[in-house]
Amino acid sequence: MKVEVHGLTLTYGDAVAVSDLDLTVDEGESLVLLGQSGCGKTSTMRCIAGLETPTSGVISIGGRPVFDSGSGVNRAPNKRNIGMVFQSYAIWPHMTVFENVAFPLRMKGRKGAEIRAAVRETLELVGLDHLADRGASLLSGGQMQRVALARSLAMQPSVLLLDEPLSNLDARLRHRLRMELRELQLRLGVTSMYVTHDQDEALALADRIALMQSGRIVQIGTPPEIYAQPGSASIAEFLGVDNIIPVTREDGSCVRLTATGQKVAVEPYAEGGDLRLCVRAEDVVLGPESTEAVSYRHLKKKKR
Ligand SMILES: Nc1ncnc2c1ncn2[C@@H]1O[C@H](COP(=O)(O)OP(=O)(O)OP(=O)(O)O)[C@@H](O)[C@H]1O
Repeated sequence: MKVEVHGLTLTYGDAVAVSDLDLTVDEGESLVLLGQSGCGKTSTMRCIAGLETPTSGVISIGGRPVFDSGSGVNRAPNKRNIGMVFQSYAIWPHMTVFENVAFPLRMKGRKGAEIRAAVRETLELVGLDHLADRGASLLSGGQMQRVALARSLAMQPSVLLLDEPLSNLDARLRHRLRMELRELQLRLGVTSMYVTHDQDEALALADRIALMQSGRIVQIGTPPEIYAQPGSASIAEFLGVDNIIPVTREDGSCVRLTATGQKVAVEPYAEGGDLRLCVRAEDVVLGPESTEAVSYRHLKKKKR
C-alpha cells in the first residue's frame, strides 16, 4: 500500500531528529532512506511503524491516516499492518524456526492448517524450509535474518520496513542477501522502506533513493539519477565522488575551473549558488591534449 508522510517532525527535547519531512512511497515501490549516522533515518521509520510518537505531522497508509497530530489519530503499531526487520535479529532463540514464524500468526488467531501453510510458504520464499524444525539459537546470522524476514512476510504486511537488516553480516553474505531481498521484493511487489548508510546497498535495492541530512530529505530520485546527478557537493561527497572541483559559472552550459581558468562544457545547470564540478573516475576519457579538453597533466603543471 502507498505510504504518505506530510510535515513529519520528531524532537527529543531540544534535539530535532526529523524535521518537517514529506515523503511518498508508491504501492509496490522499494524506497531506500540513505544518509549518514544520526541523520534521522531510524526515527522516520519508527514514526511510520508507530514505535515513536511524532511531534507533528500526518502519516497515511493506503490513504488512511495512522497518525495525525491535528486530529489526534494515532494507531497502535499492531494495527498498522506493517512488517519490520531490524539490524538486531530479534528472533526468539528458544523456539524453532517454524515456531518463530508461526507465533505472530497464532497471536492473530489464525488456525493450525492455515498457519502451517503460511509458514511453509514463507520459509520456502526465504530458502529456509529445510530448517523449519531447527532451534533458532543454532542458526547463523544470515539465517536468523531470513527467519525475521519470513516472520514479517507471513503476516502479509501492507508495508515492509527494513532498518539496516544486513549490517551485522559479513560482506559476502550481505551482498548475497541484498540481491535475494531485491528479488523477493520485486516478486512479491510489497511496498518497502529500507534504511541504510551504505550507498552500494541503496543503489542495489531501491526503485528510488531518498537522501537524508539533518532530519530532512535533501534529494530523492532513482539510483541512476542520484548516482549521476548528486544535488550538492555534500551529497556528492557522501556518495564517494572523489573529484569535487571548485568552478565559477560561465554561462548555462559551461564552467571555468577556478584553479586553471580552463573552460569546460557541462550539462545545463540552474542559476544561483556556488558551483562544484563532480567527476567520477569512470567518466574520464583519455585523449590527445587540446585547448578544449580538460587535461589532467595541464592541471597538475599549473598546480605546482
Ligand atoms: N531516544 C532518543 N533520545 C534522544 N535523542 C535521540 C533518540 N533517538 C535518536 N536520537 C537522536 O536523533 C537523531 C536521529 O537519530 P536516528 O537514530 O534516527 O538517526 P539514523 O540516521 O537512523 O542513525 P544511525 O544510522 O546511526 O542509526 C540523532 O541525533 C540521535 O542522536
